[in-house]
Amino acid sequence: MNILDNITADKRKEVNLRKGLIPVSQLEHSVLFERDTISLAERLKTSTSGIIAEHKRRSPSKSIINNNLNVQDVARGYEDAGVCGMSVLTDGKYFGGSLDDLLTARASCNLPLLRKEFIIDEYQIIEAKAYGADVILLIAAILSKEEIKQFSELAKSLNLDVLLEVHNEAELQKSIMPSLDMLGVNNRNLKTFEVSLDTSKNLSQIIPDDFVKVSESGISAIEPISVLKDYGFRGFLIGENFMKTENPGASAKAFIKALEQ
Ligand SMILES: O=P(O)(O)OC[C@@H](O)[C@@H](O)c1c[nH]c2ccccc12
Repeated sequence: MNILDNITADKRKEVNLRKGLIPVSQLEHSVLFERDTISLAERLKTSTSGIIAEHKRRSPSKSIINNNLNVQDVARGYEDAGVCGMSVLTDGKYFGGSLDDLLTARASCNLPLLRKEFIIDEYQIIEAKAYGADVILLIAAILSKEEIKQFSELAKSLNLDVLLEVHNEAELQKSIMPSLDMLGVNNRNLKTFEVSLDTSKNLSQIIPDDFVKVSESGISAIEPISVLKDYGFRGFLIGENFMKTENPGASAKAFIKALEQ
């Protein structure tokens, strides 16, 4: 078993528990409001920086990144920095996040919010909507082609955008379908935690141009971003590089300023 198998096994148990506590019918009632803002994909297309900034307390590869921050300050800081969107980890066991974090982020800023989660069940997509997300992540490494289709179509019917994450060519080939909005290449192998920006460069050539391309993980400097832009990437998902500092918003602001110079 690799870590991804452990995470998805835990996730199935967790989702079944939560389904018992809050039935879908009740979740659907708690959908707060329909938001009428520019989508993350649209923002990435017109932005010069293309930064999606993440709230991440810890990770299986790095253990604790930052435990001393509150989500409200981070969300406000990211918004003030001029990021295109915010990603909020909602997994508790491996990343120290929660659905409450998503709700707090929703109440604190107007940015498009990505629910960063290991989605293996439709229930989690309805939850994402109920807790204020605008975008869901689907990870090709843990889903079949049929699940990707079913989950992305459900998301679209709920007015949620879909970021589909791949790490290799086989995952990409099985995933290409019209119900996706953005294609993310994870530079980190979720099974070994190895990071290489070459993953983005190599896969970019075979991602059809009609998808907004996002490069995810391991980005900590501005130079690689200009290279990745030449490969067609419009979005850059950054977590640790901001979260490891005392003030992630200020770090994101300085980073974006440097990028735009
Ligand atoms: O902290 P980094 O290296 O900047 O990475 C952010 C983000 O890409 C990473 O957290 C991530 C990408 N895909 C995921 C899937 C699940 C959990 C986490 C992730």
